[in-house]
Formats: sequence, C-alpha cells, structure tokens
Amino acid sequence: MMELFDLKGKRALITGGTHGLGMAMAEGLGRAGAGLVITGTTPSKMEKALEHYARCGYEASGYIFDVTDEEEARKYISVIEKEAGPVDILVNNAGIIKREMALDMTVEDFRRVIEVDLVGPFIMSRLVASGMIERGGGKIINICSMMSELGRDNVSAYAAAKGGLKMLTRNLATEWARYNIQVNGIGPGYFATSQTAPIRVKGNPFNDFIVSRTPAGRWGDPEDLAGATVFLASKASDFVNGQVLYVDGGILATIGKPLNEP
Ligand SMILES: NC(=O)c1ccc[n+]([C@@H]2O[C@H](COP(=O)([O-])OP(=O)(O)OC[C@H]3O[C@@H](n4cnc5c(N)ncnc54)[C@H](O)[C@@H]3O)[C@@H](O)[C@H]2O)c1
Ligand SMILES: O=C(O)[C@H](O)[C@@H](O)[C@H](O)[C@H](O)CO
Repeated sequence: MMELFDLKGKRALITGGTHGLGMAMAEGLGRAGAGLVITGTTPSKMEKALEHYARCGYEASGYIFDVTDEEEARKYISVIEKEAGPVDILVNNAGIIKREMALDMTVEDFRRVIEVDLVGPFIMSRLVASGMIERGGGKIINICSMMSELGRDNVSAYAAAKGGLKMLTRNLATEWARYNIQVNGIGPGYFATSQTAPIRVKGNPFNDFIVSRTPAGRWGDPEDLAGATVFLASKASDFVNGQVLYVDGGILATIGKPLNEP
C-alpha cells in the first residue's frame, strides 16, 4: 500500500524552498524519499536551508534565480538537470503578495505580482515539462490560495494571479495529460509563515478573524501541507489531473458564523 506514496528514486524541484511553505513541502517530499532541488532568491537563506536539509538526512541542492526571468530559468534548469539529474516533480511555490487597495495599487506592483505568481509558474512548468515529456511523464503542483476562489480587501493582484494559476493548472492538465504529466494545485488556507507575519500580529483584528473564520480554529502549520504534496507528487494521484486540493482547515466549506456565536 505505502508504495503508492513512495518517492524513492524521484527528484523534486521546489521553487522558493528555503523557508516557509516551500520548505515544509520539500521536507514532506524528502521524507517520502525524493531527492530535493530547491530554488531561492537569498544566498544566506539558501545556505541555512541546505544545512537544515542535510541535518534531516535529505539529499538536497540549491540554486538562486528569479523564476520570472525566462532565459535565466532556462539556463538553470539545464544546469540542474546536468548536476542534480532529471526533474520528476515540480512544485511552483515561489510567490509574493502586495497588500494595497486596488485604487491605491500601482500598475507596476500589480504587474509584478502577476509576473511572479502566474507567469513564473508558466515559465517553470514549460521548461521542466519538456524533459518530463521525453522521459514519459511527471508531476507539477501549483501553489494556489484561498484567493484562487475568494476576494478580500487589499489583494486584487494576488487574487487575480492565484485565480489565474488555478485556471493555468486546469489548462496545462488538459494539454499535458497526453504526455502522462499530471498538473494539480494545492490551495493552502491561512498558514503561519513570513508572508502572513504582517497580518498575524496579536491585536490585529485580522488575526482573530482568520482563527474564527477557519472551522479548525487555528492558523495552518506549514507541516499540514506535507500529506497533500506527497499525494499529488506520487503514483497515488496518477489519475488525478487539473484539481486544486484545498488544505484550509475548512474555510471554503463554510460561510462562517455570527460574531456573537461561541
Ligand atoms: N502563507 C500562507 O498562508 C499562504 C497561503 C496560501 C498560499 N500561499 C502561497 O504559498 C507560497 C509560499 O508562501 P510562503 O507563505 O511560504 O511565503 P514566503 O514569502 O515565506 O516565501 C516565498 C518564497 O518565494 C520565493 N520567491 C519570491 N519571489 C521569487 C522570484 N521572483 N523568483 C524566485 N523565487 C521567488 C522567495 O524566495 C521565498 O522562498 C506562495 O506562492 C504563497 O502565495 C501562502
Ligand atoms: O493577505 C492575505 O489574505 C494573505 O496573505 C493570503 O492571501 C494568504 O497568504 C493565502 O494566500 C490565503 O490562502
């Protein structure tokens, strides 16, 4: 039974894997036996992350590049495939957010979020897919969001990008199923990471709102994502394609409850 989830002999490339959700998903894949290739943007964080992966006993290598720069990404994918080996699993995790009301957000900021959160996965998926096609298949996992389904104040660019990423997932699944590539998404709810640190402070009403809006009654722990990641990276999901698996403590299942209800 467990061989369905066994990733021994597989190699996973996780963008933005130096900390946060990317690191937690990489650790899950490592625990299931996959070799890890992580990308990042900050050399000091990369150094710390590689030490951490080595301490945990995972085979891991790291590369610093910007996923929005197609030429740079192409160069690095070919270096990665030569140095580390072919990529069987791609996790498009790198992402940014800008919190500003639409009327105040600059077009430049809007474009940058779309570039990193939507164009980046498009660039990375195509570059990695060509090798997957030659080798007979692969797995691509796009990290979506509650904002793939819902709006809220301040996050128009992010919601547009993550909603787009959900549809990119479905479209690539459609085009690449014929090559035995499964393209799926994970939609994390609200998780405690550096991205949410500014809204997770005690006393900020948004902090209490998230806890009360989440049926599980808490922020997600990055480790909560490991199981979904291993599932979508493994043989167990070979006939699952174009889906977004929401790991959200139940947020999308409910309309919420009145403030005065316990
Ligand atoms: N934290 C949450 O609650 C939450 C919920 C849903 C979805 N997400 C998504 O999960 C992913 C990871 O989030 P996190 O909370 O760990 O965020 P984070 O800010 O801690 O990490 C983001 C990572 O993306 C990398 N990155 C950013 N821009 C890049 C670029 N141009 N090129 C290459 N790498 C780049 C960073 O180096 C970093 O490693 C993001 O896509 C985020 O939108 C987060
Ligand atoms: O300001 C926000 O609403 C949050 O930062 C997010 O958008 C979350 O990080 C996440 O993506 C929800 O799933």
